Amino acid sequence: MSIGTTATTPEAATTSRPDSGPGPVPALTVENLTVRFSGLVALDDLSFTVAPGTIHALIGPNGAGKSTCFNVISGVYRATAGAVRYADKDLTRLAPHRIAQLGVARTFQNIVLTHGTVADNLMLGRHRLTRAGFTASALRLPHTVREQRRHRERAAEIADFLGLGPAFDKPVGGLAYGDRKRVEMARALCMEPRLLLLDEPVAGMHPTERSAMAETIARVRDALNISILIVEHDMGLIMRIADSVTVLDFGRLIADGPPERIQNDPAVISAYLGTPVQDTEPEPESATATDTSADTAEATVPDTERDSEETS
Ligand SMILES: Nc1ncnc2c1ncn2[C@@H]1O[C@H](COP(=O)(O)OP(=O)(O)OP(=O)(O)O)[C@@H](O)[C@H]1O
Repeated sequence: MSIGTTATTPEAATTSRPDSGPGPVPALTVENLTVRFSGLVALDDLSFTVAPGTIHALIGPNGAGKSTCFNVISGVYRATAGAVRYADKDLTRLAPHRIAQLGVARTFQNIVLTHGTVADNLMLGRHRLTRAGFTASALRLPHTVREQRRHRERAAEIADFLGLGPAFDKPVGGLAYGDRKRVEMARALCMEPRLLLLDEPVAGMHPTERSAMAETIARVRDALNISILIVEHDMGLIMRIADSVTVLDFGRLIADGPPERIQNDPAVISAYLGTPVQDTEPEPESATATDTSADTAEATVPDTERDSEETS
């Protein structure tokens, strides 16, 4: 099915993206970004650009600075120097909620949703698009009821697109691990982003789930024509779906370009990959839907542990 770039009805379209504005998807430009934590330089004069409508991967060994970069882009960390330009704004000067209003949504590395139904979690993503105030909602005035219904319809549409339709009214706690990660992505998509930041979206999934998620991420880019910046250790997946790759080591950029070039770059092989990347498209295998053991797909570079209910 298609989820298009606007909400289901003309009325709903007027409630989408209040600040992020119409028109083309903006580029995201990271300019000479430096982040220091006391004596430690987590990002060192980093520059790269996420072109509109592309999947751009940010990769590198543990501690290279990938999450720090995400945290600066989403306003969680302050930059020591440099800028992040998006939609004519310097994001390093904005609070997280203002960045979200510009159409930037993110998922978190170690989050595993456990509370509420899928619908409840997706409606949280619709929150910033809701116009009705607390009193009108409490009184269930007709226009707020209509607005809630529209948001629920849109959330259901996004759930369907991510293969979560049958689970829409089910508790997330009862879903397989891979589906819970999908709910987290669906929640971010419910914000109607124009830039989606995915922090290790397949960490802890088994090969079949990884493959399905890779396909979903590519479909999201193609159906919504949004930009996606992804941090992921599964190199097979990155090489399959990324349009462009930026490689960090000790906070510094060591390579930037299309995946074919990156996987043969001697500096990247030496710092991170070790050996040229194999495609990890899995053979049909017998893992069950609830098998959540961190797999050892060949080209998966050592990963962080999966935690529950935490963000990094
Ligand atoms: N809030 C913080 N305070 C102090 N040091 C930090 C903080 N956040 C990150 N760091 C340090 O900055 C460096 C980069 O960490 P970061 O988490 O960005 O790396 P990463 O590439 O995302 O690693 P991983 O792949 O393990 O998630 C590390 O040395 C880390 O210990």
